[in-house]
Amino acid sequence: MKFTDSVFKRVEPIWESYMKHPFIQGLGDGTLDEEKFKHWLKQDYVYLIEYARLFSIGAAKSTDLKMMTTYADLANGTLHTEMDLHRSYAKQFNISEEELEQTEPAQTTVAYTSYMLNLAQQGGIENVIAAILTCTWSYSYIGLKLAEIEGVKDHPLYGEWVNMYASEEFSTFKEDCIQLMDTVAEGKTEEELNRLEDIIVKTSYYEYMFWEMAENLETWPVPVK
Ligand SMILES: Cc1ncc(C[n+]2csc(CCO)c2C)c(N)n1
Repeated sequence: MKFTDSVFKRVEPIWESYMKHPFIQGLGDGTLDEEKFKHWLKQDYVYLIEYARLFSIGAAKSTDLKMMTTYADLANGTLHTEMDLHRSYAKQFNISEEELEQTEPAQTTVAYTSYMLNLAQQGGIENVIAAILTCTWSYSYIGLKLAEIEGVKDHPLYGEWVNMYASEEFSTFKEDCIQLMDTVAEGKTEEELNRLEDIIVKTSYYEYMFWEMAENLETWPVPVK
């Protein structure tokens, strides 16, 4: 069995819980509060900046040219395709690009990105791909499941979101990441594979917490000037 197949079995209950989460349910039935969506949008924008950095670390730590090209393409895809979606939504909400970029990261955003960046900086390429995998794969999982709901893609606000994450382009990103993971998992000891699996479980929990952060409009506990 491929490493990612056995990992999927382990994280599936966490990923199923995303589909029951009020934020995702709201995206699916079109009732999601716009303020919650805007909060996700701004937090996700700053999250994606760090994410592009992760792909770039992946490119720097790559062990062959093909691998380096894939990471560089994924960094490019994040900075353009995915962040363009965010910039286009921001425009609809009259949020400027500067405001988007200057978003103060909430505690969950800081915790999640710091966790991934710390792992990526510490180890070899296997740490980088293990940290990245859940994000790309779980959004594709959510997008494809939401796309099964009739009429979802026609929603005036959230249709574009579903279209993007259910698109072929994003399925290709996901497949590339799964392949990168399985390639580096080959020949690793069981202990090492358990350690990598734990990273994928933890990032799956962080993804849940990110939806919670958006749903609850989370910021830091005591406001200061
Ligand atoms: C919290 C959070 N997790 C995952 C993604 C999705 N995502 C991040 S990078 C990438 C691949 C190429 O851009 C994808 C699909 C997101 N936007 N926000």
